[in-house]
Amino acid sequence: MSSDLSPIDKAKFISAKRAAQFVESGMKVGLGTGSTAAWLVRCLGEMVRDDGLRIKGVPTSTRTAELARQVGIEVISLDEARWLDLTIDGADEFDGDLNLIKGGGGALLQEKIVATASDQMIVISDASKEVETLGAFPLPVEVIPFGWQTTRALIEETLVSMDVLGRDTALRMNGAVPYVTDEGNHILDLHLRRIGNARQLALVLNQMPGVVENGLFIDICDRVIMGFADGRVELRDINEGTVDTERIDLTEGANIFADFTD
Ligand SMILES: O=C(CO)[C@H](O)[C@H](O)COP(=O)(O)O
Repeated sequence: MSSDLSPIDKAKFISAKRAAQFVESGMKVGLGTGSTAAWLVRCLGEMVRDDGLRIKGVPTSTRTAELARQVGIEVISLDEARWLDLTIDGADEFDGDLNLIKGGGGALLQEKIVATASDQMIVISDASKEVETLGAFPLPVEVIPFGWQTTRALIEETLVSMDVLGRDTALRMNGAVPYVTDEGNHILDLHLRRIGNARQLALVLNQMPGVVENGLFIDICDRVIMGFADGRVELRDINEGTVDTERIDLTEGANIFADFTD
């Protein structure tokens, strides 16, 4: 069954499967958004159904909430949870310090709020997300619809004095209309190519009145679990300074693959 999956989906599944082993009964778990996080939700759903895992999940988007309910995970709001044991989410890029670009799926605001409210954040990914310097992936910035063009002009002006290579910005579209986030905002994608000082850029962007949040996750991620299509998985822990390699049996996903229609 697993041979029907693309190598990239296998790699995503492997990382999600290994990350799910960090989840224990009684935990409140932040559930990320995107195709890799969806594998995690399916893996956790299977553990709830087959192994008696008892968790409360806080989803980071309406999409994830829907999937979590579908697979049998109890869903609660962040306000009900207040504080989480662990958040597991995907990323668009991560660097050697485990700083991230997130928001390719448009859920960066809830993702950052949930990850920040967690004892630990684990990022799950395939190898394509690893970079030396952040910025090849366009940086998503969530902005208030009111005056978004003015906010965009302000951002473009500010980028001139920042340590970045590119300066193009684009309003994210959903067909012919601007993309609207779960919080009713728009997203500007900043094509920066190389972000020299991600920490400073994150602070500067968030000082602008029309900016709600940016997709730079600095010092938030504790561990990256990177999957490979052949079953290898690499675990990097920034606090311990360790890198471990393991192997996951792909046949363990047979039930999940059978249900996979995405
Ligand atoms: O930040 C995100 C959503 O806002 C996603 O985690 C990110 O875009 C990665 O997605 P995928 O796992 O589909 O590659």
